[in-house]
Amino acid sequence: MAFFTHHIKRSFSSSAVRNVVIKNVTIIGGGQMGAGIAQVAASTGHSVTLVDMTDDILKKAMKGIQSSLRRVVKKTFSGDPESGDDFIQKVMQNVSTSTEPSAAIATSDLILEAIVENMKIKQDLFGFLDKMAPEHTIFASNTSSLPISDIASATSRPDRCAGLHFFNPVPLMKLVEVVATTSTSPETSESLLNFTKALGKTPVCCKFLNPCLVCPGHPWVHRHASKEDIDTGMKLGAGYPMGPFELSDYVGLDTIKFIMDGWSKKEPDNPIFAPSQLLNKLVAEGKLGKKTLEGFYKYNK
Ligand SMILES: CC(=O)CC(=O)SCCNC(=O)CCNC(=O)[C@H](O)C(C)(C)COP(=O)(O)OP(=O)(O)OC[C@H]1O[C@@H](n2cnc3c(N)ncnc32)[C@H](O)[C@@H]1OP(=O)(O)O
Ligand SMILES: NC(=O)C1=CN([C@@H]2O[C@H](COP(=O)(O)OP(=O)(O)OC[C@H]3O[C@@H](n4cnc5c(N)ncnc54)[C@H](O)[C@@H]3O)[C@@H](O)[C@H]2O)C=CC1
Repeated sequence: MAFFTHHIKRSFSSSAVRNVVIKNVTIIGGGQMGAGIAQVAASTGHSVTLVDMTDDILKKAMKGIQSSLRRVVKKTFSGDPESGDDFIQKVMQNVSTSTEPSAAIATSDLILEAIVENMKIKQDLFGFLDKMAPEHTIFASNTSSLPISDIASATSRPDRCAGLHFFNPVPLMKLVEVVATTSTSPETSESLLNFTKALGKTPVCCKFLNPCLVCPGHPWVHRHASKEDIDTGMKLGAGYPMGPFELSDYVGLDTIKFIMDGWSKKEPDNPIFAPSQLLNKLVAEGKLGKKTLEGFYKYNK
């Protein structure tokens, strides 16, 4: 990506920084999570720059934000469609996009990454951004499963790094996990808690991310029932809004595989994290769930 080669060198001390009121936000990664977070931040009056590798990806992200906003205003402005349209227009004006984010980074209070679930790529990104961002800028990761302290170790500002874990779909899910490491300063945690509340979300503080998904592609799961019956059972019998197969397709099977592989590496003897041949096969075939219109299930456009 172009901006990786475009270093602006600055040297900053890593002295403690006081509370940051987060107004300007750069979100790296305009996939389903990055676009959702951008939408919510822009809807609550923040100035957002959404960054990804190509203009085409960013165009798709903006289209997704607009159609999600339409679904939101149908409820919040029901009976007053004109005000709904005004709201959408204002929100869209709060979001700009870029494949070359140096300028946005230079004025960011918060940089939040929502890129691929891969430690090396996230570390490279944070190491790169660390050289460009102002001293007060907080770095946050939306990682589902990777240790924040390892990602933060690529920077000179571990006190200003934390996890900010949103749930999918971001516009609807109320919960955000604010993940502090042993190096995260109380000021950073507080700034992120305040930011999360300003988004209209409910934050919970945690030291580690909660493993929230167990792969449903396991042979032992299939031995007991079909995927359709398991999904129906979990919805009607356990009150889940989606069954585990539907939810995995919704999250993205590539992301689920990244998470599972990470846990399996950490706990190789734990049978829950043993590799799933079915999951691996689907990912190898490019069947990544809803986003590719096929995963455990098939979807219409
Ligand atoms: C992997 C990780 O690290 C962490 C994670 O995120 S794990 C995943 C966590 N997420 C979940 O568990 C989601 C579970 N699923 C659900 O809550 C629900 O199925 C769902 C909200 C996604 C969809 O609800 P549904 O009733 O099945 O479908 P649907 O009728 O399409 O949507 C319900 C409403 O939400 C709205 N909606 C759905 N997605 C939306 C979006 N992206 N933006 C705006 N509105 C949306 C719809 O417009 C619809 O509104 P109305 O009630 O006015 O019609
Ligand atoms: N999908 C989900 O339900 C959830 C995912 N997450 C986490 O959020 C992160 C993103 O997940 P998704 O949005 O689902 O992924 P996604 O695949 O939809 O989007 C990722 C985006 O990042 C871009 N990208 C990759 N490397 C990049 C780089 N170096 N610089 C700029 N952009 C880059 C890709 O082009 C893509 O558009 C992952 O860490 C994932 O674990 C967290 C909560 C829920």
